[in-house]
Amino acid sequence: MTRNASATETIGLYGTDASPDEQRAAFREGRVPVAVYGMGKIGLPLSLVYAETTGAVTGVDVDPDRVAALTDGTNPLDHEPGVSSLLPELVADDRFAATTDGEAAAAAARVHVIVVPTVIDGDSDPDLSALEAAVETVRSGLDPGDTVFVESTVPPGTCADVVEPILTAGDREPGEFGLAHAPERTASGRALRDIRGSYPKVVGGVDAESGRVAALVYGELTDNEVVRTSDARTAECVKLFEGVYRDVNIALANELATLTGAFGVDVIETIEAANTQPYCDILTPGAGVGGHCIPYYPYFLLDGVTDPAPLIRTARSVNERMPGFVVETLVDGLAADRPIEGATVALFGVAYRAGVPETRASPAVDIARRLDRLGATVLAVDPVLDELPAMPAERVAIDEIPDRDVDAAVLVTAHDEFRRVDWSALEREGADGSRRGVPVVDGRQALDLSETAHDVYTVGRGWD
Ligand SMILES: NC(=O)C1=CN([C@@H]2O[C@H](COP(=O)(O)OP(=O)(O)OC[C@H]3O[C@@H](n4cnc5c(N)ncnc54)[C@H](O)[C@@H]3O)[C@@H](O)[C@H]2O)C=CC1
Ligand SMILES: CC(=O)N[C@@H]1[C@@H](OP(=O)(O)OP(=O)(O)OC[C@H]2O[C@@H](n3ccc(=O)[nH]c3=O)[C@H](O)[C@@H]2O)O[C@H](C(=O)O)[C@@H](O)[C@@H]1O
Repeated sequence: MTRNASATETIGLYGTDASPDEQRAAFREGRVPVAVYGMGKIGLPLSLVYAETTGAVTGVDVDPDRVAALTDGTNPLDHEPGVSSLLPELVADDRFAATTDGEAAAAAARVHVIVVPTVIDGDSDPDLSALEAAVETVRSGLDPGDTVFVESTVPPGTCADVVEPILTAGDREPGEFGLAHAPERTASGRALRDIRGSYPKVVGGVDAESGRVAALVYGELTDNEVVRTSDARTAECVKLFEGVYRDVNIALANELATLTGAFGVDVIETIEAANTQPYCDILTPGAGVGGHCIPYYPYFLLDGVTDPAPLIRTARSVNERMPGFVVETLVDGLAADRPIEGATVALFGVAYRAGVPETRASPAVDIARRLDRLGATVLAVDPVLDELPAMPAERVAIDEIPDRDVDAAVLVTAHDEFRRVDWSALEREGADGSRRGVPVVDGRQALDLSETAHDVYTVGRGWD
């Protein structure tokens, strides 16, 4: 138990007689110990912000290696700014501790925050098994007056219809404890800054008292305002609307990009100019929409919805088609020279987003599989990943690429490290001694190969 939590008697905030000021003081003084379940890309930074505020946080994870690193004060999230310096300070000050013993942490905590992965299965149905497991752990130590915050993104109705029934399957009754959705709106790479208050925090309780406690607690954590929705279901939909807005908007950009030739314009230049009108905000086309957030949320939102919802479903299929579009473009670019079968293709970037070591739903994996099915050999380069996910590709370091005989290349993720790729080394010598390039598809408008002999197709710009 952290120093603040063990110092004094603890109090629960749900249904308390204490005044709001007394509750805030108790929270800040560590008399409302907090357990955060899930020490991942979002749970760890969130727990550190809780620990800065309360000094009484236990981080729970099922991964013993992760917990050992955290106990040591070592940041397992290399790419999250600020965590490497804040974590050891908070561990040394005994304001934050990590454990695999979720039941002990649940027994000691009065506020329980769940930030475990919520994904989709092979049929695109929500898979809430990690959430359900974490809720069972919370149930083992849930006392009257405790409050549970679900920060994981979830389908509408999850707090009331999935989480509450698990929490009340033991000794507790509804109304004895608080339960609210507090969706996490930050993203990897700017988590600490965003959690401390880049934009308002949305909270919604399964009952009015839960919403009140959520607003009070998050009011202490954020420098920004707290938007309290009328119930948990609304807060669940807020987060999903944000994600679906992004998916639909990117789908529009992607569709416009695939029509570059038909329009006869540079679609990127056109979008940038269109966006100078304040009511136009078209996002950026690319090789695909990855990660375990945006591609999953349309399926969460439409889970159980029998209405057609054609826009949301079409947007998803437009975005899911982009890896196929990239591969077809590459095959066309190669056609004058050689067939794709037997060709060697360098694939730059496997992570779904620059600088983030996450590969779930990454378009790079789909692109590699399509190339493999066409008989190509794929050389995958990704400096931010410790290992490749399951995909038909040979892993190659950036500096090894010039030594490989590459017939074509595709950039899926614009990692900063790719600035040091020596593209001229991928040129070949023609029969007449001239330098000849290879086709390169730039899926992120990140390359300037104008000084090389390569033929470059930029998504949204076409062949150059
Ligand atoms: N990564 C992002 O940019 C954002 C993620 N979210 C949401 O936050 C949630 C978590 O996402 P990430 O932090 O990215 O996931 P992550 O995959 O980085 O980390 C999840 C952690 O939870 C642990 N875990 C799994 N089951 C557990 C259990 N039963 N008890 C305790 N720990 C357990 C895992 O070992 C892992 O360390 C998801 O619902 C996601 O949709 C929301 C906003 C942004
Ligand atoms: C506006 C914003 O930055 N949204 C965040 C988003 O985080 P995420 O890490 O998924 O990043 P993202 O920028 O939406 O990118 C998702 C995918 O979409 C692609 N992408 C993104 C923007 C764009 O204009 N075009 C595009 O093709 C990216 O390359 C990536 O493959 O999703 C998170 C989530 O909803 O969980 C959310 O909390 C974050 O705020």
